[in-house]
Amino acid sequence: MPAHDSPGSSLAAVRDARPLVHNITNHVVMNTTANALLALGASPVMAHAPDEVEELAAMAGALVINIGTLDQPWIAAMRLAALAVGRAGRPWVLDPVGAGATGLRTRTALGLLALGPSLLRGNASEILALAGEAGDLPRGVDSTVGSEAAAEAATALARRAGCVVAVTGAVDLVTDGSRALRIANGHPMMTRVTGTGCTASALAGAFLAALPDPLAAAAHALAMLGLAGERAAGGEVGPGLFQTRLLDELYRLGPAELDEGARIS
Ligand SMILES: Nc1ncnc2c1ncn2[C@@H]1O[C@H](COP(=O)(O)OP(=O)(O)O)[C@@H](O)[C@H]1O
Ligand SMILES: Cc1ncsc1CCOP(=O)(O)O
Ligand SMILES: [Mg+2]
Repeated sequence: MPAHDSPGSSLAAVRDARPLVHNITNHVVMNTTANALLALGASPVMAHAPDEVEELAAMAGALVINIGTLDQPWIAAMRLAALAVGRAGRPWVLDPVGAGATGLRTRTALGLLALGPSLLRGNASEILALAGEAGDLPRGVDSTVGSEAAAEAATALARRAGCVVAVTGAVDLVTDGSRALRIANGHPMMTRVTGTGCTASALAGAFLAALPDPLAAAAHALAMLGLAGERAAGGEVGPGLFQTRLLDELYRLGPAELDEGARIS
């Protein structure tokens, strides 16, 4: 795979590859996530039956595991899928929804993290909880602190887990433990509809499937979603319309506009 050093060229690579992205995700966002991947130009499949996840994980360009609505059969399926995608040498993303809020979520996320995802993407409270920091626990699935509060924890966790860690918020932070990128795209309206974090993780899966560098892939996916959010929130818009317009902007945004609008430092 060639290197893609601009977000626009990464977006073009994703659309060229139209990667199959296997999602084991939560009941709340399944439809939203599938539509976001389709709007971007990727091909989603949602599947969590333990009997089929290994087959799917082995054929997909990337796997996204999201622990938003957990129970024991799903946890078993998540572990099987993570191991299968690892054997196939493909990238996978872990979204630790609500880690820190309950013991089940924290234990499950830490167990999956030990299986070696390419990217861990969460909000600041989730990343702090997984790094073992006390305090600032999530309110359910929402962060109680800004992303900068988890910057040191993210770096330490990236080193310890050997993966890229992305902390989202008003400014997103992406680190592999030595390099760090900040993405200043986005809009507060993104916190007023459910599933934007889950969408961030799923889009990152599509970018990881098409690109060789997980740090750049994650940063470019987050710039894409953030810029789409800014454009979707333009004018008088409430959460209902925003959700629909976000899909339209993920579809409309082209490589040149992404290069122009991305604020990555
Ligand atoms: N206050 C904000 N201003 C602008 N963008 C935001 C803000 N909060 C979150 N975002 C964006 O919303 C998306 C989801 O992030 P976040 O809300 O942190 O995830 P989660 O839904 O998992 O808690 C990311 O693209 C992030 O950049
Ligand atoms: C509200 C909720 N409850 C369990 S999963 C979920 C969706 C969380 O989505 P996001 O992390 O993208 O806000
Ligand atoms: Mg989330």
